[in-house]
Amino acid sequence: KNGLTNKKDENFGEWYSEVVVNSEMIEYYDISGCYILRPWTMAIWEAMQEFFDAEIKKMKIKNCYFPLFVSPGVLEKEKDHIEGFAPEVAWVTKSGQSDLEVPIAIRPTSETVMYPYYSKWIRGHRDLPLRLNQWCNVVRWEFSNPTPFIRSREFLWQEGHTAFATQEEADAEVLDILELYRRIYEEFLAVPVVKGKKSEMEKFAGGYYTTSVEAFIPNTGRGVQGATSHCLGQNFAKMFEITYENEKGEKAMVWQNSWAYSTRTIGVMVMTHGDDKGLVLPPKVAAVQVIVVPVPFKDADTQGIFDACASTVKILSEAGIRAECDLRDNYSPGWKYSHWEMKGVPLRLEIGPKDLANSQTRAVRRDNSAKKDIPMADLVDQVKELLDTIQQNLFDVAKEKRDACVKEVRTWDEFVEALAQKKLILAPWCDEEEVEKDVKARTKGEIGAAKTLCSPFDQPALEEGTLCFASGKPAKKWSYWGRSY
Ligand SMILES: O=C(C[C@H]1NCCC[C@H]1O)Cn1cnc2c(c1=O)CCCC2
Ligand SMILES: [Mg+2]
Repeated sequence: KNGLTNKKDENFGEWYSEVVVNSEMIEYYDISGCYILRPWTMAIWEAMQEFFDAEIKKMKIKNCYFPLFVSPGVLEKEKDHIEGFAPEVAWVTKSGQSDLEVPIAIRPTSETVMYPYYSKWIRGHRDLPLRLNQWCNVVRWEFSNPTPFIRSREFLWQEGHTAFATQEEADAEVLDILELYRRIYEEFLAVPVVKGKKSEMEKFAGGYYTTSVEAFIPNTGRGVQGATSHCLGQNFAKMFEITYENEKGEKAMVWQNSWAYSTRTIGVMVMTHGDDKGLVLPPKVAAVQVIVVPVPFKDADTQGIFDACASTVKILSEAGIRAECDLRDNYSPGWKYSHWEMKGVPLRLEIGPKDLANSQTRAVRRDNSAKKDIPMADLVDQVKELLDTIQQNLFDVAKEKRDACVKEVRTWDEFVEALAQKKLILAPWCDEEEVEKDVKARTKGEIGAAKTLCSPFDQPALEEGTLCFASGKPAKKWSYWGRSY
């Protein structure tokens, strides 16, 4: 397997496509915008799912599964959220040779699938809170350039749909889930994100407010919405008549949330940590954390070396470390090094005659190529420590790179310059939608317009008299702006 033909800092798009294929995460499919998720990807998805599923179960949220198909009546029920998206909805119109009486939509999201049944199930206050989640796929027939993991016509996600008696409970859960999304990115994928609130224009139109974790890709200078946690208010309760009899015997509408993260998370991780040798996996989500490679030398005790590799894997596996050895005799050590580097395995252990004689192994880190001889006597502790160090270092390096892209601006000229420099722009804004639309119009172009990414919960000080960078009106809040995926 030769190296990549594209360099990350030269042609990022081609580099990314090569990495996801050469690392055996993705196989391209004969339908545009659809991708095969190979085991190397599914292991990452499952590692995140194991964490998130356990956390929502602690919150007494239950998993369910609703049908893939949506009858047209309900889909169109939610006017203002569907009209903008209608072109993205895929429809089943035939079975075999015959046309269906009524075409059936494939779920692009499940609010309209689930909420008629929420209305049926929620009668009295004892039925609340109702908190369900489903792990499933959704289909959105998007037309802008498809990108593995980041923008595909079918993707995997979890979608949580909860109903409460009070706004306070809903507000609290929105933030609880958002914190889980921050942990998914920062603790598992080692990707720094910003927590914030979406603008009125960028929020989910059917909702009340939207919070999100926002990532940023320095190479392209684009923000990417990492995951979203919406408060839907009582909008859907009104539409779907999701009411209950409260303690005073009155009919009251429920307060709802919906929240999701998807396989897009994986694409963000690849873009953040990958390098010119290929994928770089954070140990927490790596299918294989340690690869042990034998380095036989002529006929010097080859069997002993192979046995040492196998026993090293056994010892590490018994300690809960995901270790494999590559004993294939038809590939050279050098070939194996670049193969497993391409696949992003965080740590390699080499065992040659000298290592065998000194009962040690040569450890090589994937993140910074640092080498270190580890005595076999201390194998498990030192490998665990190395994996933790790699996990932390990947996050620290990514955070430093992201922070270096942040540019605080106060005037339009500074904004335009920062945008051209692919910065993540932090600017004081009057919070008026017309101004947001105007910024989009004034920055429209081949590579897309600038938009608000989020207004960070962690607001810098807004000195008295600070003016909006775009309108000159009194600024109300700081917001992150930039181009996005
Ligand atoms: O899906 C959501 C809101 C919400 N859905 C459930 C999980 C959380 C959150 O994503 C917004 N949305 C995005 N995209 C589309 C739709 C849509 O409602 C509906 C039609 C097709 C495309
Ligand atoms: Mg969309």
